[in-house]
Amino acid sequence: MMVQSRENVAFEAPSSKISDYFGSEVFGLSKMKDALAPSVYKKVSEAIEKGSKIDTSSAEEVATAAKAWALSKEVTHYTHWFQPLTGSTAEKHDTFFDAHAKIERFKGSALVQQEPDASSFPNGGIRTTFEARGYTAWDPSSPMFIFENTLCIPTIFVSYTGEALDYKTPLLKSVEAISAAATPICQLFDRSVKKVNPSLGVEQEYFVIDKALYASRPDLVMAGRTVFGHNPARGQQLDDHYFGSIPSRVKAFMKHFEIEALKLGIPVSTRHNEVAPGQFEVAPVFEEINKATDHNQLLMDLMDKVADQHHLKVLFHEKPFAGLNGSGKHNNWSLITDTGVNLFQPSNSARENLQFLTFLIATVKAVHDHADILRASIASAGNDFRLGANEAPPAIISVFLGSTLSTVLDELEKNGNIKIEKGDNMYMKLGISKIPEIILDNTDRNRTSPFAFTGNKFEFRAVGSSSNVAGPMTALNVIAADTLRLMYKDIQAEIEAGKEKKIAIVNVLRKYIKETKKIRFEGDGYSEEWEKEAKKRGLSNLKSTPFALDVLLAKATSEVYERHSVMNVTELHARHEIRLENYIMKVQIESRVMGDLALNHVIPTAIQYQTKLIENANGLKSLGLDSKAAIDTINEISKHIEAIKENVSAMIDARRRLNKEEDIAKRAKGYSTDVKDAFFEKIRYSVDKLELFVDDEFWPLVKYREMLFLR
Ligand SMILES: NC(=O)CC[C@H](N)C(=O)O
Repeated sequence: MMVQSRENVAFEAPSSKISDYFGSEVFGLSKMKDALAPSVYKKVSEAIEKGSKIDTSSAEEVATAAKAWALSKEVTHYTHWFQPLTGSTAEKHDTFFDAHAKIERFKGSALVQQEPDASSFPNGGIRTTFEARGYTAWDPSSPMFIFENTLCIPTIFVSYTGEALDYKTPLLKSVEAISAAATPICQLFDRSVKKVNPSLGVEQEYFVIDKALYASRPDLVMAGRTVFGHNPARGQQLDDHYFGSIPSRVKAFMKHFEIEALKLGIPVSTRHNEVAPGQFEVAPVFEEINKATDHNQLLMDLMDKVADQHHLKVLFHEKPFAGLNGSGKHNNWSLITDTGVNLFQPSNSARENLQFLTFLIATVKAVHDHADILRASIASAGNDFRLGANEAPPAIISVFLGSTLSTVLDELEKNGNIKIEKGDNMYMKLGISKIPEIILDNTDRNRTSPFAFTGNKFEFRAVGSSSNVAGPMTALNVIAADTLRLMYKDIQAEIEAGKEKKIAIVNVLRKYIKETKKIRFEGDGYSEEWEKEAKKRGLSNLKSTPFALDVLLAKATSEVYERHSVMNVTELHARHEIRLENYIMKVQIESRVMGDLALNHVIPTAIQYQTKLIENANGLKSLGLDSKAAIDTINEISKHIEAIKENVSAMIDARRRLNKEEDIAKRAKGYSTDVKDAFFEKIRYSVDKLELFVDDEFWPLVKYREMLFLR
């Protein structure tokens, strides 16, 4: 086959040493330092660090310097680069060239603010037609970069009345919120802490298939996943792909996009095969959460473009192939003080370990108290297919701590009553001094958990591979902030009641450990027993997006977001609506693709083949031979054709009925239960059966085995 004989595409690294070109396409602090007057640089770098505003004249200087740098690299255009609620990034390019003055220009005002014609971005009813303007505003905390010959300026995107229309605005606010809530607690241990920054490293999973094969599957093109396709004889049963040797075309592609990523300052560091054939992973080292988020969005875009040069297509969908492992984005999240302490890093100092436990237990409590907010943050039509299927975390939110830490928590709970006398070593008595210094090696990994402690950070594994991580990370930051604030109050109350500080902290930790037990789970998250057990514990198991999103409308939810000025009710409701709309659209598209493929491709092919069989049966009969086998197959085929016709027609009726439903939440739920649940599996079952009956030469769709095994 032509596809199998494709040559690797040649490309060259700028140097064999990454340090020679890392960040070469980024206008970061070091380039600013070279280009700006020292006084201006000082102002700008301070503003970046503090997240404060940059004054007009400094912005002017930065714009001039950025322009000079960009022109020196043969760049002609600039764009505000932002993350609207479509899920991808948006840009509108303007030239530096001023046709009247006949010179290249870049004003500070153009750097700082723009008004893209925003009326076609999703806004969930926030922007009415008479006030359809939105504007983008420079976010200096994420550096400018050159991508495809354009100077890209990371910005936020807000409505004229100030509501967020993007992913970044709430994320930045949540970063402020968690710092504000975590700092006072840090100060109980170390007065010099002034700020706490969340950090993030995103492991990105994806599939790669040949571009031509991709183009031949209308379902992949339209819906991002295959709606039909029988499992290949060899799937992932052999476990031979995971960490195996990377197919050479894919390796060439990986090396290529990694070079481009490194030039953009994206610190990619790991590549390997994933569980399913055709599935892979790329992971960078951690960065500040804001940068890591931008970098992940940029990386996806970049991968898509580089893949094209290699005649490949990257699939970021959470479940492109039924019956095989899905793809996630594992979000490694941590909190780091401005004094350089990772708050999730156990140490050999007992005092620091108390601080470590304080933040660890606060996170457990945050997940316990707000599991539904976290669940909602990862809900999408694509992720619904992945969660709980073929080695992906279930839709039930729980926390995995590992046996070492579980024992520590159990002991702390148990020993808490021990009387601590003056002169006692409290840490010893409570068993805290025993936390092994390097817990990293002691933490058993649990791939089945949606939210796992992994030695010095938490890994939020339930996030879907195509999602913008800003959504889940905002949710995580805000629920953690809320719990930390509550925790500080609880500790203060103990102190006011006369308890010594350390004892006050321990008392609160013990209370939280007791309260949050049901969210902790160390077992197999894939198992049926866990579903049953979770139900007994009263944990939610929301399998479908429109149901999982209900919590965004709850008063308790908006109170959390408002308490920390991350989003107001209007913004939350808008997001609820946008995500429901998106869900409906996705299921509708899939349902249509399914109907079209089944009626226009599959059934005609099946009939064509069946006609051959009929000829064959007649031939056999005329020779006086046994035609039973042929007739049986003819009957089987008829049965499946009938079933497909019936189900497709009933599915179309269900869509028609639901499209009249005015209440968007009801419509979305209907699409989930009455369209997706009611028909997708049934139709697929018959089509996949037909795939087995019909002569391979006739079958209209490229098969799984042809797509998944690249050389
Ligand atoms: N090896 C793994 O970690 C598999 C994870 C799985 N791909 C997921 O969906 O999250």
